[in-house]
Amino acid sequence: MARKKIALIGSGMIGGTLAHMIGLKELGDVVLFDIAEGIPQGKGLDIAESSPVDGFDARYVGVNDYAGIEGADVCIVTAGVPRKPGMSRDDLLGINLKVMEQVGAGIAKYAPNAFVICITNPLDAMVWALQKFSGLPKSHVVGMAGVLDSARFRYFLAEEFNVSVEDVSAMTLGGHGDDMVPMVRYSTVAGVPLPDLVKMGWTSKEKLDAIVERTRKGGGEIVGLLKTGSAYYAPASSAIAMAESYLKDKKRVLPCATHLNGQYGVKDTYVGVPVVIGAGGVERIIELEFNKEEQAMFDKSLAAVQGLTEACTGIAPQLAQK
Ligand SMILES: NC(=O)c1ccc[n+]([C@@H]2O[C@H](COP(=O)([O-])OP(=O)(O)OC[C@H]3O[C@@H](n4cnc5c(N)ncnc54)[C@H](O)[C@@H]3O)[C@@H](O)[C@H]2O)c1
Ligand SMILES: O=C(O)C[C@H](O)C(=O)O
Repeated sequence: MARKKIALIGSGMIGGTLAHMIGLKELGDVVLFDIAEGIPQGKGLDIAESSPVDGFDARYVGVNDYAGIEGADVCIVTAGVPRKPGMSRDDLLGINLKVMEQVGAGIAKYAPNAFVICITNPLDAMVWALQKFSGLPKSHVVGMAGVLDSARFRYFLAEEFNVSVEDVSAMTLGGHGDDMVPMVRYSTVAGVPLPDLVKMGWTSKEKLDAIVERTRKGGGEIVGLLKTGSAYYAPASSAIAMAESYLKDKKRVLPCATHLNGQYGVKDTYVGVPVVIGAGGVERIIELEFNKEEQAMFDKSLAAVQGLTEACTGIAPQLAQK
């Protein structure tokens, strides 16, 4: 069977990490694309030169022309700019929206059958715009955020309980902003929900609230430490989990920014909910029943996302027609 072709649109910190992980996991051949000349070529060659040491077979090509992504099976989009300390993700909207227009046109022309994973921030608005600019089916354009936010939640919980991260399952829904919705009721250690663990004395309500807050601000915590940009190892791992589920038809259930049109009572908006990802792209959207408090948090997060998509339409009025 021929290897799959994976195009990385943006070859910065996340793009380079993705390229390395794809080789190590032998998921396919890699095309690195960027507007910066030499970066995708240099990163591609550097990683290819590591392949004899690590023992993986994958072809690496670096390009500055969208023609290079022709026929890609998967496109992972990180093109644009990250935030720096003092900025919110929303401050990136104007600049990254223009980038999404170019990326959407490039994917539409050269990789219209691809499964597209957008990572660029502000995530929910950017994936919404990218789907419209590209015209690709909504089942084949998703945003990565929930897997990352849930991974942070899982990591903090595993630390608190002093148990393996593997036995902690957690879910974070809504938009990828500080109003995201970590779902305490649906998060468990070996199947035991967090509220039960509080009753069992494993932790206190106050400590759990602090973990939820830390999860919500997890991106900003890393930005504050790095100072030059934002997280890239965990974001790359998270996008790889989504790409792998598509490429191997694993049908994993993952929280992803997905196009909702009726589900959760939401119209034409991308926001994080649990979905099944398989060979058909987003194959099923899981509609959870929220309690009153969860519904209020989801509505708040949704309103923030919809404010951003409205801002996109203000900048690019053609988005309203698509
Ligand atoms: N969704 C998430 O959970 C999540 C997590 C981390 C980062 N992010 C976002 O991902 C994006 C990338 O982060 P990064 O750390 O890799 O940034 P980076 O600056 O290291 O890389 C971005 C790359 O995009 C390239 N680029 C800029 N404009 C372009 C264009 N018009 N066409 C093609 N390439 C272009 C740049 O040359 C650069 O190499 C940022 O917007 C960041 O906020 C999102
Ligand atoms: O916080 C950021 O700006 C990057 C990303 O969205 C993250 O959550 O790490």
